[in-house]
Amino acid sequence: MSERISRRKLFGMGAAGVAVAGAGAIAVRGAGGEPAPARAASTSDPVPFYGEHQAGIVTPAQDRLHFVSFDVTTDKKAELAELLQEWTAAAARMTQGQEAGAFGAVGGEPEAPPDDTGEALGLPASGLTLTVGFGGSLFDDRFGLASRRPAALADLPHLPGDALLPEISGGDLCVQACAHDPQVAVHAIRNLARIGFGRVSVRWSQLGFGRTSSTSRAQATPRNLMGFKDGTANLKLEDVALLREQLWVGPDDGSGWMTGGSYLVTRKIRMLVETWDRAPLAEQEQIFGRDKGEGAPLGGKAEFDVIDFDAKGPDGEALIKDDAHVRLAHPSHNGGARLLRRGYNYVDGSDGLGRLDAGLFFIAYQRDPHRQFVAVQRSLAGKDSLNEYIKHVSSGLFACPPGVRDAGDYWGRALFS
Ligand SMILES: C=CC1=C(C)c2cc3[nH]c(cc4nc(cc5[nH]c(cc1n2)c(C)c5CCC(=O)O)C(CCC(=O)O)=C4C)c(C)c3C=C
Ligand SMILES: [Fe+2]
Repeated sequence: MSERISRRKLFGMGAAGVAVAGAGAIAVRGAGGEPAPARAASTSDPVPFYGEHQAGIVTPAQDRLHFVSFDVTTDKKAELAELLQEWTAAAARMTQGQEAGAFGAVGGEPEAPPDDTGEALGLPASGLTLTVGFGGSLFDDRFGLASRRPAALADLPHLPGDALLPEISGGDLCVQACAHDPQVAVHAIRNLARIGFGRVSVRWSQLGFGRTSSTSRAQATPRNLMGFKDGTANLKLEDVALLREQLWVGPDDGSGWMTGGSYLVTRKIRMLVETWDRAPLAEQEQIFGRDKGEGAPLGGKAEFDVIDFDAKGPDGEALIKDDAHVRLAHPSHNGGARLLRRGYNYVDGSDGLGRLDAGLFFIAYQRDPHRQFVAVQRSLAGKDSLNEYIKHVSSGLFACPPGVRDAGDYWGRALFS
């Protein structure tokens, strides 16, 4: 075989195996001596792939998303487990800025299809994370997994206002690809789909630009397409004790194979942006209960001021109304439930009626979606004044297993072995 250039060689990393923590990646320690998730040092650096938890959950939210849901088309459990092993190996490489396979886009036999599609040649790792989840439908009778379905993965109930489209909801498996470069995220998903040919087929996918949450205090809070800062009161990677309580599945939670994992809820929420853009500023601020400039709670001054739900205006009326989004979504209203949100803005063109097909691809991780997401969404669904301007069109619930420990491990090993 002739000597060809590979993405790995372009980066001068040599022919040795996958670099676990790429050059420039830093690992930080959290409070209480517990190792906190490692972070990429810059937007082009790699995020470590191996660890106790999957990367892409508390990892500081990258700017771009390609999310995909797959249906499994094989009915052989061994083939499914094999696919997860192949995906893990490819993910370990791609997240470190390497090509999906050892030969790469141009280093293999001319007669064979390349084991990398090539569009990321010359691009750095760009903070790529790949996070895998298993949908409830994977636990039907095809693979003998029914008895291993966690109670927390019970289907989400129908909620008032849902206008869900089945063809862009659910799925057996999902992969969330986040990166600072959209081409790197798309390349990763495309290669996983290519590797899965004959065993999985894409059910639906979603591109996102512009994160709508911060998952670290080191990040500035971004804005959603309604123009408001979004992610201020999010769970953050520095909240180590809260993460243990609210995010990570514990050993006593009922499904041992999920220990160290987390449950992912996705909702594609269309915004009626043309209607929103005609709403007065004061009304927009009342809807969220925060001001549009600073993101401060109404009655406060700065973004991170504690919300005072009793604050009154000069007329003696509550500044944060009973139907304000932050009042209804607040943990004090929902039995203490919190979420780690890491959603993205999306625009899927326009809808043929001159309206933007735009909104929020909401992503939230949690320890128990029924106690957390469902509780919050039930509060919002009936009363939130934001509902006049949004429509939930797609929904997904996935069990994201713990992290891959080392090169001998793979996504979901504890479930399949
Ligand atoms: C079921 C969970 C939630 C859905 C669905 C949801 C939709 C949604 N949210 C915004 C914009 C904002 N949300 C904000 C705060 C906030 N939202 C949720 C949950 C859901 N939001 C929570 C738990 C919180 C935090 C509440 C708190 O503890 O104070 C904010 C304020 C800034 C912030 O804290 O992030 C904004 C803005 C949109 C546009 C939307 C659907 C399209
Ligand atoms: Fe919200």
